[in-house]
Amino acid sequence: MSEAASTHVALAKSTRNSATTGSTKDGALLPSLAPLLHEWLPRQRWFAGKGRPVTGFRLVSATEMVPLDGTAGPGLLHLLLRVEQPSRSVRAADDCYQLLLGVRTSLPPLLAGALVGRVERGPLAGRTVYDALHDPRLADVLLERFRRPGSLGSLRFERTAAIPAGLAPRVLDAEQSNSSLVYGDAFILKIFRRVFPGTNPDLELPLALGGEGCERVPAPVAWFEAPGPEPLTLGVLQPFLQGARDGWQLALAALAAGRDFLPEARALGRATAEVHTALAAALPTPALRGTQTRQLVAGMIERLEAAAQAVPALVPYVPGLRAAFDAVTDLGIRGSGWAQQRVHGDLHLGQTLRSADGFWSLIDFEGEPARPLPERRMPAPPVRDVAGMLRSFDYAARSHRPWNPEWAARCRAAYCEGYAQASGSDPRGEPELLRAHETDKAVYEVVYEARHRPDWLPVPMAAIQRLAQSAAA
Ligand SMILES: Nc1ncnc2c1ncn2[C@@H]1O[C@H](COP(=O)(O)OP(=O)(O)O)[C@@H](O)[C@H]1O
Ligand SMILES: O=P(O)(O)O[C@H]1O[C@H](CO)[C@@H](O[C@H]2O[C@H](CO)[C@@H](O)[C@H](O)[C@H]2O)[C@H](O)[C@H]1O
Repeated sequence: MSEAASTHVALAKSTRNSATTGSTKDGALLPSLAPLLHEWLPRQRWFAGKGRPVTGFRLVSATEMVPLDGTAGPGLLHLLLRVEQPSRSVRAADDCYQLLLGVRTSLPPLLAGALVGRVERGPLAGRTVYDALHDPRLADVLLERFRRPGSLGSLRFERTAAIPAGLAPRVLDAEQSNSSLVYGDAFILKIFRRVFPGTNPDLELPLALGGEGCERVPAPVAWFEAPGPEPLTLGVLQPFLQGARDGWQLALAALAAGRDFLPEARALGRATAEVHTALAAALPTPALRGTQTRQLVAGMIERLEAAAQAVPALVPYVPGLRAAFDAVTDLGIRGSGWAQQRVHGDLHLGQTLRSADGFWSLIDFEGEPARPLPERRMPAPPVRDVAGMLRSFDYAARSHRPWNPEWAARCRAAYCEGYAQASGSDPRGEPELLRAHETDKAVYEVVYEARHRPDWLPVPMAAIQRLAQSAAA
């Protein structure tokens, strides 16, 4: 999306309120909101730039979804905003975030928790701004937009099916990378917070799977985007699986009750294989041969080296871990290659839902949030997802006392059996590729935990020790 007409607001400690004002209405809006956003944004769970100061904002687009002058009740302002921060890498662009802001004269007590702040000057002076998703009236405005698709300002709304009116909205209370609203226990709307140019795989892949008749993934019924040569996917509405429980909770419950999780692991293997089969039918399946194998391995090595810099505890294991990657390069040169296809990209137990009738679904096809979007949309060997789930059984076993490694080993075997039954191909038949992907995933997890949940770091570190030894052996 072009930023030629964007408004820029620089923030510095002493001059936070002395922002440059633009001549347009939009130009005046951002400087008046900037001091509030500067305080509020870094506190949000979904803000990915924690730990780095926010130094400025650039307005990408502003759309008044409900007039802000109060004539139609609470106003609704949609913003796409680039957030300027000192970067970890010279190549990285500033992140673009999606905000939906409610505007009222005063905030009812029920919305107190959604407060962003009171505007001191500019076109909204004296008004209160808050996170609109928490306001049922404004959440209903969003639903109405999906019911009557089309363009509105910089936004375009699409739908594939009729959507009933008046479904009561509630914000999902989950530890999320994005924000979700549940409507009448019938639909769930995921609002992407950090947005990127290019269709989000969390829309692209469920749509493709729906087209193949695969029922393992709730098919999108509506979505909205900022159109352009590379559209920014902003939100997806899909059926809500009422009463479903996620695989992570179910695995922990089984561990706590001293039960195995084998029928579940087998069923999850089958569900994964069905999704892979449908994705391979719907989207390109380029083979992984010589040069591409070298590129795949080079990516793994690059991530390992970056991870070892970020988390020095990894350093002693680097040579052992590299052996797992080198084994893939050797086979790539000598062998006939491997199959590749679009995959989930961040599959773990928390991305699986079991309905009350025992049917397993997979959700959240965004891929690993830390990777650039073009990389997340690239085909990969399907064992990448298998490796993610194998790691997840290990995580579950390790998070329970006493540690029960056999529980995880049995789950891992049952999952691969289920996968083989449904696909005709046992992931354990490609041990080098599987180990390399498991290693790559464990390295990712080390960085993820060091950054987000340092208490959990011993879990992937234990796997790192095991993988480094077995690859070197
Ligand atoms: N179709 C659905 N039906 C029921 N619950 C869902 C559905 N999709 C997502 N959820 C719930 O919402 C949570 C967050 O969804 P997810 O897509 O993983 O969002 P995020 O990318 O923000 O982590 C999931 O853990 C799950 O509990
Ligand atoms: O669900 P997200 O897309 O936000 O995924 C991220 O967070 C996950 C944790 O919530 C993280 O998963 C890791 O911890 C899980 C247990 O909490 C475990 O089941 C996974 O196997 C493990 O990778 C995921 O890596 C991260 O991308």
